Amino acid sequence: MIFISEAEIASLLTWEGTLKATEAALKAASNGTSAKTQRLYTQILNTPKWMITMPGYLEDSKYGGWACKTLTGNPQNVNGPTLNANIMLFDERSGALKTVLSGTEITNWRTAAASAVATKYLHSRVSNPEKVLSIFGCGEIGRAHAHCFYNSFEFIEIRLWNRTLQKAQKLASELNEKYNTTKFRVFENKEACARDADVIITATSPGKVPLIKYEWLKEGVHINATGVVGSSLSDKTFELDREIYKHSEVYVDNWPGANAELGELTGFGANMKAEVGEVILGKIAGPDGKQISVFQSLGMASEDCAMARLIYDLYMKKQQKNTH
Ligand SMILES: NC(=O)C1=CN([C@@H]2O[C@H](COP(=O)(O)OP(=O)(O)OC[C@H]3O[C@@H](n4cnc5c(N)ncnc54)[C@H](O)[C@@H]3O)[C@@H](O)[C@H]2O)C=CC1
Ligand SMILES: O=C([O-])C1=[NH+]CCC1
Repeated sequence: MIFISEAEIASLLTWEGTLKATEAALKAASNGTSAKTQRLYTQILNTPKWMITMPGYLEDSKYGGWACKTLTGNPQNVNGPTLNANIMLFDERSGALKTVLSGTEITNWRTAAASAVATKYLHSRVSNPEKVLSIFGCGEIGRAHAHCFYNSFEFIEIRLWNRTLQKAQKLASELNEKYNTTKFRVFENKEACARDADVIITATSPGKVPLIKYEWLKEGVHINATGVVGSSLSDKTFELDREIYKHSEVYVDNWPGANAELGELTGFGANMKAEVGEVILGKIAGPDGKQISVFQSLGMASEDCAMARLIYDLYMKKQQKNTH
């Protein structure tokens, strides 16, 4: 049995590969070539700590795989990441465990890639270079989005907001330095950060008070809302206020997951429009550019299957090269 560590994975991950694998998983959710599994939440009693078990199967010659991810979350973890993930990849013929992959960076990258794919298909005018991107939440998922969107689109400005200002400042310096740019700008005020933005990403642990208000938003804005687990699983909260859901088209990554985990949104009067894959496949027309669109990202096991297969193949290729 092989173990592929975070360090090894970091050397194999590319945005191009991640975007292709994630798009394949989003498409598969809507054309019947991935298993319609539901994930299981387990909470450590009387704490905000939880574990999610995500079994999945994806049929695809390049990105197909049979895998199960476990992901533990501890919003109070001060000495390490909030999320810790591991992915078990199984042999499709025998059912034997083939590989265990560290899954934290894979989760960060594929979550950002899912938002980028959704943005590409739901916000068609994003190729116009005069666009502003605003990212709320500068933790691991926010950071991955900043890298992914910088490398995938041409924004004139990328705004960063975080509850603790210093974290946003640190990330902005890191990104401006890495890419030798001044595009990354820190905003202290949420409203100023959201106003006039063409694309918004929210990547926080949703609190009791929604982060973003409807009246701050520009016509036709596209929002990728990724923070899905509330402070308590029985008391789910969202990053966007109810008025946003009432006045937008909401897209999801998969209906079985949305039906199980996003029932509250229907209660808010949300127009739950389609899976992103249905738009990719041309089954459903995307937003008309005037409506607000929200990609309410849950994350899918099939995305992890696609990523596990991608990384496993790259790892094996590298090993073979090293032994010759
Ligand atoms: N949709 C998906 O596929 C996935 C979603 N997630 C979700 O993404 C979110 C972010 O995860 P990470 O970046 O790993 O966490 P993190 O702990 O590294 O970062 C979260 C950031 O949000 C800020 N924050 C936390 N609570 C807040 C609140 N109530 N209001 C405003 N800001 C707040 C913190 O200052 C922190 O910088 C979580 O909700 C997580 O469950 C994670 C993985 C996949
Ligand atoms: O898909 C995923 O890995 C997650 N979704 C919410 C927390 C983690």
